[in-house]
Amino acid sequence: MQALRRSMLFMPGNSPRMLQDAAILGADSIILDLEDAVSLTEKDSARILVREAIKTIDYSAVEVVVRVNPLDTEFGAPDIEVIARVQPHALLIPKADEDEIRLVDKTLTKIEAEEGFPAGGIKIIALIETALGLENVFNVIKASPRTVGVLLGGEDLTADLGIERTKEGEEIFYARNKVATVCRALKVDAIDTPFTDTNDHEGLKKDTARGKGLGLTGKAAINPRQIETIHSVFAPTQNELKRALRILEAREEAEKEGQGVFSLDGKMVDAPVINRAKRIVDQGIRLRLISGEGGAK
Ligand SMILES: CC(C)(COP(=O)(O)OP(=O)(O)OC[C@H]1O[C@@H](n2cnc3c(N)ncnc32)[C@H](O)[C@@H]1OP(=O)(O)O)[C@@H](O)C(=O)NCCC(=O)NCCSC(=O)C[C@@](O)(CC(=O)O)C(=O)O
Ligand SMILES: [Mg+2]
Repeated sequence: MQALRRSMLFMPGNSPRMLQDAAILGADSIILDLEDAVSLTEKDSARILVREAIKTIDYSAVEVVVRVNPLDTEFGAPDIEVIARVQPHALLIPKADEDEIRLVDKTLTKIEAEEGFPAGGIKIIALIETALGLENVFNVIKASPRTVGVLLGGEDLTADLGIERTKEGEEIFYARNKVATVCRALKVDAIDTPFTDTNDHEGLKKDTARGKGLGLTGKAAINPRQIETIHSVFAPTQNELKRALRILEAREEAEKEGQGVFSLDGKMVDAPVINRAKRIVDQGIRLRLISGEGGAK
């Protein structure tokens, strides 16, 4: 089954304490960071620490993703060389562009062959955080069949655009829209940028809902206190589930009578409405909010 990525929790790769507890914090994925959260003087030691953590800590409850440094720095290639050999689930590639993703794919293919790992097993998530990367996001994803998702980086993107980042996020409306649409077209996950005020839970809730409303499928977090809020926004509500189940029930009746379109509570129900209801019910089953038989829990 496809990995669930409602929340992806970043943590600095040079923090043994955070790495130790990472599996029990409730995030769907953890991102062990070797890039911006690690200072230049700690890059080499953080790489070793992350390698040892993956080798020795039981992370079986979560997806383990490592954010490596960009390949145009002296740290990028050694990061991939060392980390891929302990088989993380995925690498997160910062400031991703098409050529870089192709090169990462090639390097992973070589390492997997040398280590006897399944070919294509280590996935790629592209961090889209430059104007060029955003405009080219379709080709960035297509550059490797390993790419399972895109993470939008709002801080770096707005810096690249020379504009201010605000809590309301109007300035990244286009970026969220574009990432959500392209990811949906190519059937990969679209992960929203982190909300950086760790004490503003209302703000986080609104920001997460804004992304979800545009079609993003998950959100990055920077603090464990953000995870529950993110999950609550991405879970369908009881009302949404009840309505979706009623639509599917009514559809069965309508089908018996040969009706492709029908009315429920005064609202038209046709194929796209039924498909949306199916998606909500599937999600409810996956999150164990309803049973496989469709009954509300
Ligand atoms: C923000 C803060 C300093 C707050 O510290 P505080 O001390 O106030 O946190 P508290 O809540 O008090 O901690 C309570 C307990 O939870 C533990 N705990 C905290 N955070 C934890 C965590 N993340 N993972 C596991 N454990 C954690 C902590 O150790 C403590 O444990 P204990 O002492 O045992 O009770 C801290 O969270 C933190 O460092 N976050 C990660 C920051 C980071 O990785 N940034 C880089 C990635 S983003 C990025 O790069 C985006 C982008 O790419 C995109 C773009 O472009 O937009 C870019 O470029 O920007
Ligand atoms: Mg960044």
